[in-house]
Parts: sequence; C-alpha cells; structure tokens
Amino acid sequence: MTLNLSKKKARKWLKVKAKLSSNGLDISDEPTNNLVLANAGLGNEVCVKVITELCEPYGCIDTIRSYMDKSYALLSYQKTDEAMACFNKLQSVEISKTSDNELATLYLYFLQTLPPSEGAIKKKNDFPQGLITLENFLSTEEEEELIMQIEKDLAKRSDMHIQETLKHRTVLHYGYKFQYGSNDVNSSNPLSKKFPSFANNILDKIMKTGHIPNRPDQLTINIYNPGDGIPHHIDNPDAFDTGIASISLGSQIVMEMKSPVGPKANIMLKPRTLLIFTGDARYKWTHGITQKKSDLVCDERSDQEFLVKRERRISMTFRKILKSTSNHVENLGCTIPDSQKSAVDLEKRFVQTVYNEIADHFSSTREKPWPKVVKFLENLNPGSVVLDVGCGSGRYLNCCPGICMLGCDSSQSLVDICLNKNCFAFLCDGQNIPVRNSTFDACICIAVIHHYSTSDRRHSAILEILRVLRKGALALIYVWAFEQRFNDIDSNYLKKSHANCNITKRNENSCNAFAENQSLVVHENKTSFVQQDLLVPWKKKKNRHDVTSSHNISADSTYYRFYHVFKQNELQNLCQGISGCNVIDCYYDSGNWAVVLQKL
Ligand SMILES: O=C(O)CCC(=O)C(=O)O
Ligand SMILES: [Fe+2]
Repeated sequence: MTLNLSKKKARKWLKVKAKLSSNGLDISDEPTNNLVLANAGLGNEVCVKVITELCEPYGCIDTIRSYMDKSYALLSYQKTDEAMACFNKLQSVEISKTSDNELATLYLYFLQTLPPSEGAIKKKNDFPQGLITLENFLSTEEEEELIMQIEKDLAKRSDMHIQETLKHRTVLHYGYKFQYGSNDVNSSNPLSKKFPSFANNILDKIMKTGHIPNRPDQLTINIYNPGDGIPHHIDNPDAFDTGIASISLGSQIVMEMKSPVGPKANIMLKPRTLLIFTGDARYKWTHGITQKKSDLVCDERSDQEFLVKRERRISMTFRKILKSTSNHVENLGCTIPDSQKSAVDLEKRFVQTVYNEIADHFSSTREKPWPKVVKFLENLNPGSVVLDVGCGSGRYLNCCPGICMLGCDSSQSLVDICLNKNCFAFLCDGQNIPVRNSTFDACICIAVIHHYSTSDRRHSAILEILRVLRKGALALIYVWAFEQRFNDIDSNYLKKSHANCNITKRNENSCNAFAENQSLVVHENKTSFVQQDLLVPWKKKKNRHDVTSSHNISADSTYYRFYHVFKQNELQNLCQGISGCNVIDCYYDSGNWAVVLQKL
C-alpha cells in the first residue's frame, strides 16, 4: 500500500490515523473491503449523498454509516479491490460541506471490521413524556414583531434587561438574572423593571394554553448564530417551577433530548413553535443544542434524511422562579450565626466539608504563591520556624528554602495534599492549635480568617496565632476585601468576569440593602460584594466527554463556602483591639486586606 501524498498531507494522514485508532477504530495496514472516510461524516457536515456519489464509481457499496456526532463515515464495498481503488483515487480530495463554500479534505483508511451499528443514525425517535410541542403557535406577523423588539433590545442598553455574551450564544435576561455560575437566580435581587410589553403579551397567550400552572416571572432570551448551541442540562428544579415554556423564532433547529436511562430524541423545532417542558421532559430528560451549522432532518413522507443549514435563531424561555427554594440560603436553614454552636455548625458545613470535597480542584487553582507573602517569608531570618495557619494545599510550605515551615489546616484532604508534597502539615482547628505557647518565629495566615462566621471567632483566631508566636515575632494575615475596586482599579477577581452585563459591577454601597436581613445570600462570582457575610459558590467541573454525543456534558457540582469579606480598616481595627500586639503594617493587595502584627 503506497500513499501518493505530499509530505505535509502524509503527515496529516498519519495524525488522523492515530486519532481514529485512539477512538477505537480497528485501522488496518493491509487492504480490506472496509474504509474509514475521515472528515466525511455528518458530524463534519458532509451529506451521505455526497459520499455516495463520490464512492459509487469504484464499486458496489454494501454499507455506508455516518453519524451526527462523528466527523468520519464508514463504508464497505463488496470487494477489497473496489475499496483499494477508492482508497487510491479519493485520498486527500476536497469535498464540499453543507455550510457555505466550505470544503473538507478526505483521508481514507482501511478498516479491519465495521464496528457494531449501535449509535449510527436511528430512524426511531423516542419522545419524552411531558414534552408538549405546539407548532405554529405564533403567526409570522407575531414572530416578525417579536424578533424586531428583541433585536432592538440587543442593540440598546436598558435597565430592563441584562445582556451577556456567552461563549456559544448571546443571552438577555428579564425579571431576574439567571446566574450561570450557580445555575440559579437570586430571588432577593429582581431586576428593577418587570417584563417589557412584548414579552407580557406573548406570555398572556402562553398562559391561555393551560399547560403552565403559575405565571412565569423570569425570561431568558437566547440568540444563536449558526454554529452556536447550549450544553445539555435540566433547568434547575430547585430554582424553577414546572411548566417551562420556550418559543422558537427565526431559524429551525434540532434540540436533542436524552433520558437518563438511554433513549434519545431529536426534536425538530420549527420557527413559531411553542415547547413546554413538564413531567419527565422537565425533570428527567436533559435538553441541549449541539454547536453546528446544520441539522440532519428526516422528511417524513420520503423517509429521506438531509442536512438543513441553520440561520440565526432566537428562543424565549419563560420560567417561574421558586422563591421558597431559591439560593437565599435562609431556605437551607442558613442564617448569619447567633451563637457559638451555630457558628461552628455553619463553618463545618460551609468551610471544612467543602474544602474536603473540592481539595484537589482547589489545589490545582492555588499553586502560585502571592509575591508579597513570599517577600514577607524571605525577609525572615534564615532558619526561622514558621507556621502557616490554614495552609490549604501548601503553596507557601516550600517556597522559601532558608526557613523551616509547618502548615496546619482544618481540612484533612488539604493536609493530605501537603503531606503528598513532602511538606510538614497537620490537621487542626485554627481556634485551637495543638502547639505550646511562644513556639514560632513567625506565622502566616492567608485567606483564612474570613472563613470564621462571627467577629468573636475572627478575634479568637488572631489571639490563637499570637499565642503560638514567640515575643517579638511577626504574623502576616490576609483576608478577602469587600472592596474589590480600590483606587479606581478592579481586582483580578472582578477583571476575570467574562460577562458583558449592562449592570456588571454592582454599586458597593448597595450592601445596605441587606443590612437588616440576617439571611445569607449566595454571592454571584466575579461581581462586587453586596453583603459582608455571604456564601461564595465554587463550581467543580466534572467534564466528561460523552462518546455518543458531539459535545461535553458538564455535570457540574456547586459548593458554597462561607466568607466574611472585610471592609477597609476592619482587620486593622480588630487587631488594634487586641492587647499584646502591635499592628506594624497594613495594606491592600489585589482584592485583599493585609496586616503585619508583632507580638509584644
Ligand atoms: O433555545 C432553546 O430553545 C432552549 C433554551 C434553554 O434550554 C434554556 O434557556 O434553558
Ligand atoms: Fe433549558
């Protein structure tokens, strides 16, 4: 078998071969009657009709298999000679894709045996119980009017909605902002205005169908350009009521639905269709739209399948938020603690347990030591014995060779990570460090004190650090700052916000809105703080690539960590109120307040 290809293409051919083999295809170096046609699958937007016409001249085709979620197609001739002729003639030819003027380069390989046909396009379409589709729910005039109004809102900035540019679509939120970080809405924070009249009118019409029990108060409009999509998900059952209604405008699109026990359904959403999710379709099946520029559509009369190009599509999803189980953690029985016992319970649930759960992921994001902390350590006398209180995954434990560092933390999983790095570390409660008085030449305590949920406990945590320090020794303490914008500069935490929101960073003075409310709210990541005591979501991604699908299903878990974010001077005042130490420095460092204390 010889390949007549340029050096560059031969290299590419080999690369693709390796990829196909790693995907489990049994590629053969000897000719067989089976071929893999790389880049010629439905997943690469190449029609079965195109490959049939290309391959027919070389012999009698037995089988063609193409898959919506794979970029290759498989083809069997009756004879090996026929496959060889095709292999030689079509190697590296350009074939046309369905999308405008796009070409794909075909690479061919022999295949030992065709894999079992499971997963190839199945005509049979399972249909989820509880899914209601009402075609032609809108007239074309109503559709045009809605598109016009939505495009107007997209072009203008208004306090009625929030606009976000996500990776694979643009969204507008009305009523309440849907928070992608926590997969939730903050029911205590509605947008200032209710729905615009175009949304209310259409909602009136939806309510008349009788399929939605409670009138929705949250609307998310998704704008998809060709190639955009939405990952598989179930709309958060804790945040939204049953009876979610979604109207399709503009282009047709295929929505995929998957049951947890296997069956899948491809729902062809024609423009002007109203889709209502109830029952299993609402609570058991996931729905999503694959990022593609075309969809495979079956013509029911001829039973023929063909690819249809996508155009710009807009959907309006109306949901009723569940106030009783919203992310106001009051509803999880969680308020700002009023006793030592409730504080300990809260920290156990929203600090220790969470760090145990997220330890590995946390550790992978906390490798780089902060320069000013390193500088503090480097300025200590060589040979100093230093305790890192709340050492986490130990990023400071071996960053400074001239000193001897020990770490302690209240999370066993984090301590284990330190031990695996051959660092000294032990498990303990920061309120009760099992070390004699006056032991250490210095202490650091970085991003720890803000996890104590009462000012008494923050105070006693500092006393405990001072207790284990020898006279004259220094402690460096960092806490998260309420002020994430300081001296007109946004902290990195705010800068990391990708969302292009109209109301991006909330006014820091708005924290008073919560002053009398003792319940804890979930903070929206990458935004300014609105309250000093809050729960900050930590999203642990479990991204697994689903082999039967062309996109990642992200089974994310959200964990909540308690924080008390410190206002300017608060840490300093707390320390100055402690006799037996001097505050010798205090400063702001990238979204944190820091103090240097000296034990007297
Ligand atoms: O675009 C659609 O039809 C679906 C949107 C959706 O699933 C959602 O916003 O949760
Ligand atoms: Fe959804």
